[in-house]
Amino acid sequence: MTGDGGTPVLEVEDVGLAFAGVTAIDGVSFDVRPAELFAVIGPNGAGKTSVFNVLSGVYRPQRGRVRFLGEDILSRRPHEIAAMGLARTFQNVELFHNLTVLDNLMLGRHHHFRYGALAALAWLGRARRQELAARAAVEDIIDFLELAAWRRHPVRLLPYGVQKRVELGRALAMEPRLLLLDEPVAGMNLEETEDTARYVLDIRDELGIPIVLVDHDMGLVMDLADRVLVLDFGRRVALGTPAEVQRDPKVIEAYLGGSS
Ligand SMILES: Nc1ncnc2c1ncn2[C@@H]1O[C@H](COP(=O)(O)OP(=O)(O)OP(=O)(O)O)[C@@H](O)[C@H]1O
Repeated sequence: MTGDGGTPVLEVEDVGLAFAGVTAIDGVSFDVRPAELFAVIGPNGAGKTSVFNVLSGVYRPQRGRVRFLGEDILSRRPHEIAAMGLARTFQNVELFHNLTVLDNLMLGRHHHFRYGALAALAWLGRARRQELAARAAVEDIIDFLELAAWRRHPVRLLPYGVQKRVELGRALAMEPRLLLLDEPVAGMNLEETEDTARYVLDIRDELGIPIVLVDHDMGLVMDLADRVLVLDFGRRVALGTPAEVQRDPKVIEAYLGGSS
């Protein structure tokens, strides 16, 4: 069991977010501990993506506080939060599809995505000359995620499951202090799902990186997570170990009565 003690990496306190009268998050609190695999689940529209967008600085909530490594991040822009060590993957693959696996991971070491593809490519030219150390770190990630066979291949030619793994690698290349995974197995077949689950556990256990994973699939989350936050209609329905959450009548009600 990991994530038992220590100062929380992430502290979320009474966060509230609404869009033109629609409540997306309604007074949600939780924390994430060192080397913990923390899952956020809930039926469709429960507020999971909104929580992610608050954590990564895309949405600014009207109420509450979020601290990452002890620092308030609510007033920070997304790229500043990323630079502090909070890396995320997306529900859809977001990579430079014409670049190789290696180049996508090299780009992950820097936070130039906000400038667009041209600036990123210019940076890549400089990186080739200047950053041999970056290259060594990226090669380690390629080994860790078993991507060696594809390292020189353009991402667009890779199977979907491998593309998702490259995206994971790009997030790791940022040397994150916390990793946010948005539906990491969405659209995957069984084999790809099992592979991904194994890599996610390895990231926690071997690299010691805490993870917040969002998904609506109870099965996967219950197998992987140390603790689970269940949301419904933007509210916290339950928070606890998978076993605690699974037998909570409020959770069963949210799933059976929900739209999922
Ligand atoms: N940008 C937005 N503008 C308006 N309403 C939004 C916006 N983002 C989310 N919402 C609303 O907030 C609520 C929570 O949505 P959110 O996408 O966070 O849920 P979710 O749990 O991620 O759902 P899903 O599993 O379907 O992705 C919903 O009612 C949604 O319509």
